[in-house]
Amino acid sequence: MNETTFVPPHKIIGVAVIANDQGQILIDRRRQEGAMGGLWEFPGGKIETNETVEECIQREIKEELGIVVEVGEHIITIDHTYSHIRVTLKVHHCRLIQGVPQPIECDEVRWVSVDELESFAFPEANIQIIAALRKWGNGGGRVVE
Ligand SMILES: Nc1nc2c([nH]c(=O)n2[C@H]2C[C@H](O)[C@@H](COP(=O)(O)OP(=O)(O)OP(=O)(O)O)O2)c(=O)[nH]1
Ligand SMILES: [Mg+2]
Repeated sequence: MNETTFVPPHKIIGVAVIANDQGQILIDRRRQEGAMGGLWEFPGGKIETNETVEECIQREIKEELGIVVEVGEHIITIDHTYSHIRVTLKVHHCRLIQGVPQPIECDEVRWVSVDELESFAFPEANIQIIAALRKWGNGGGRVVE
């Protein structure tokens, strides 16, 4: 019998950690249908051809939530292989510039503190993002160690 090895497609994802003036972070719940349905995530999506990560994040955030953000400092890049897809998550700190987040392409949006993140179900790759955020403090900036 012929066995074939499945190599999952590799996608680069722009991911936004959007903070508000209270130091809370915006998370959204992925639609029930589709990959990783019902899990919470930081908003973002796949980088298109000839797009910078900053452009990708701004576009995705406008499409998914209807808000304008300023893309700031790079927080962390995570490489993770799921059964169906390999992702490189390029995570940036962002600031809300304009608008109120709407669940346009997701089921729900919420502002939460960094401490509250642990009570939500995220995809596996997010464990490392959340650990990095704890070092940053509650969205307010880098903690001096
Ligand atoms: N946006 C986002 N994606 C994440 C996170 N953690 C994580 O493993 N992922 C994975 C899930 C998906 O496989 C991939 C993001 O792709 P996506 O399906 O949301 O892409 P997209 O917004 O461009 O949506 P689509 O047009 O392809 O439907 O990255 C996260 O915190 N935020
Ligand atoms: Mg998305």
